[in-house]
Amino acid sequence: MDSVIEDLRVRKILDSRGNPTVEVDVVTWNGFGRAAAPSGASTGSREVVSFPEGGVDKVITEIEDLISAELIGMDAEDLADIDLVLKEIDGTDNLSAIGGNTSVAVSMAVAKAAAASYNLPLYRFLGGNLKNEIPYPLGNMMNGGAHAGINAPDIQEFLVVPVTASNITEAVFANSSVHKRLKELIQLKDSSFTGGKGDEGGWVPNISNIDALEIQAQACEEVGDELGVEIKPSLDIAASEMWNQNEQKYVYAQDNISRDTGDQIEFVKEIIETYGMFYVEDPFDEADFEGFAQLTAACGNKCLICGDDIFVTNKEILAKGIEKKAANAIIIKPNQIGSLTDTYETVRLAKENNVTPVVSHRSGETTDETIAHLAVAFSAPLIKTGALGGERIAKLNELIRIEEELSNPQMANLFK
Ligand SMILES: C=C(OP(=O)(O)O)C(=O)O
Ligand SMILES: [Mg+2]
Repeated sequence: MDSVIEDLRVRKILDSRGNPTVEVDVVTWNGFGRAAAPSGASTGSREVVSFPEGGVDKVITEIEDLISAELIGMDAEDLADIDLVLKEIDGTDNLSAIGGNTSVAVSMAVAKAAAASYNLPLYRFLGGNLKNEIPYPLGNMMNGGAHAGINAPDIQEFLVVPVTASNITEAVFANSSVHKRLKELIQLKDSSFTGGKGDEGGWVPNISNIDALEIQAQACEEVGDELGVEIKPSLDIAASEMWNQNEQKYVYAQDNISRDTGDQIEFVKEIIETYGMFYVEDPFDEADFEGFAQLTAACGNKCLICGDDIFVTNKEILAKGIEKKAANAIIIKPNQIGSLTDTYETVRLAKENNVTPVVSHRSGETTDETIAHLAVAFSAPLIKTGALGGERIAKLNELIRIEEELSNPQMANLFK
């Protein structure tokens, strides 16, 4: 009774790139939940479709009524049933009729309303009372590729993880210190640097990929020594964005270099070794399971090789990746798959197979903080949320609040 859905509203709001997205309110007899969907720029081709033809306006004018007609009267606690009803309303296999973003925002708002109906925070409603692990933040320091303008490095994300931080506050402030130090280091390399930032709040320098890797490592070391925390460099190469299908090469435009798959394997291996990379995401094109598998075989014992565009949070595609030993980590983005139930299924499969789940924001975000709760509920050891910017700190600051609420909080075990 407490969690029976009484009302559901969808509205058009701004995302961090100034594009429209959906925010959903769900009212139950004794609770309220609100959630908004993010959007990607370097999307995987097998993600569900974000919005139907007609975009957010069609969702507001037509689809909202279809969804509320079905969901009002259902119990928000029955998340799996509700996610199934959303799929039935849609009727396609890629959520293109109602939009994966519509579906995921409804799914998350329903979960939040169910949690609120019992006066529980979302992480506890989904994960249970004994959850006490806080994920480490993978903080975005410099942006390139599809998240930046011209002349930026081709590697999309230069990230850091404070792997020995003893709590989330220490961790997020370590990341922000590296971010500040990098601004100084970029200025030394590029006197024309104006302090411009990319979509995820990282700096956008006009320097080569190697120079960016060098100063990333330098900033980690200097700030780590000052703070007494080991800070490790990490990357999202987002290689699908660089892959030229005709030439069968990865094009590094900033460096004027093209690499075939063999060169790319050697290049990434060398980067992992030279800089002690903790984590490398999407080192190959989304179709190249073999390249992924070769790199994981060579470096998976010392580095997380993570699949984003290749797996798109999809359980079936992850199963193929597991069979081929393509990666030892997976990015978890709920809007790639369109519902919390499907997101959870993918996380479960990953964990059963020792593939580390990394809960992640998108490059186009809102101040919605849901993924902070999901990372705790799913016991994901890492969360990729950016380091700065209102829509990024919404998640980080929520983790600080969650840690404060837990009776025996611990940072996740990164080295399981
Ligand atoms: C966050 C990412 O970018 P986008 O949201 O543009 O896919 C990513 O590639 O990991
Ligand atoms: Mg990625």
